[in-house]
Amino acid sequence: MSWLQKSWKNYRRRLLPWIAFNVEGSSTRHARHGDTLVANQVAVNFLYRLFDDFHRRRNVENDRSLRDLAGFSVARSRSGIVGAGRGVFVTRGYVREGAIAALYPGTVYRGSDPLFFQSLRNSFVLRCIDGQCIDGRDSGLSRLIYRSCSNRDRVGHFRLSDLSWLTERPVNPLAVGQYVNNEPRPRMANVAYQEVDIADGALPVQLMQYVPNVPFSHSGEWSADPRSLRVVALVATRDVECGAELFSNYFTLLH
Ligand SMILES: C[S@@+](CC[C@H](N)C(=O)[O-])C[C@H]1O[C@@H](n2cnc3c(N)ncnc32)[C@H](O)[C@@H]1O
Repeated sequence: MSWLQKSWKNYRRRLLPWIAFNVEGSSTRHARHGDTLVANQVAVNFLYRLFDDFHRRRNVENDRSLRDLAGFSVARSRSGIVGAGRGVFVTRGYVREGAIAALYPGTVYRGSDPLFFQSLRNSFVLRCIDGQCIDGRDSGLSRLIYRSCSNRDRVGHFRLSDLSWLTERPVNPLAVGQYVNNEPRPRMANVAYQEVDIADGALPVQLMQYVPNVPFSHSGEWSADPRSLRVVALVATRDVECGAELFSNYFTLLH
């Protein structure tokens, strides 16, 4: 019985049906228009500059690029929450309020794209308020699907998405946001999820290889510009010092 309770608690922490069925529940907070912590264009410009630096340095010192541009490093390590597995920590410098502290990698499902089987026992499915979902699990069926979609989308010899977040050493050091844990107590969250839409052509093709997201399909129901790609950033809601663990609130729906 206790394992059943434990699995339910784990399951409900993030999985799509919990959000879907409890959307009016008191523990779920809706973001509103104007809630964005950083303007879409500012976020895209930051990613552009960061990815351009990765590219110019030929991926030799991507962590250094992040430190030079944003003043911090982040990495996964055992969470401070007992029994919660791993979390994400600031390992150098500090994250300024309003900075993108991490990205939520994974396959982007829009509208009617099929997600049922991938979502079973999967606590890494993040649902945006417009119904798009990102599956950030780096194992099992989710992993196979991400790899296959990523291998599908290429322009010449350029990939249009990053595969390396599926490993322990992501080329893009920000691509660890799926490991951020839910705040253990109220008001402990120091990052919030924010949708960022990368319009078609906003990043040059040679920089798309650093984007840790790929659309599941190029057809189906679209909620926004059909050519833009949804990325979810974890934006610092206050300054986060070196050594601190990043915490979000899983029950806040994204806008
Ligand atoms: C998206 S994953 C986060 C990464 C996870 N810590 C790991 O190492 O795989 C969500 C899972 O992390 C755990 N978790 C997250 N926040 C938690 C919390 N505040 N207390 C206990 N477990 C938590 C739960 O097992 C949950 O299903």
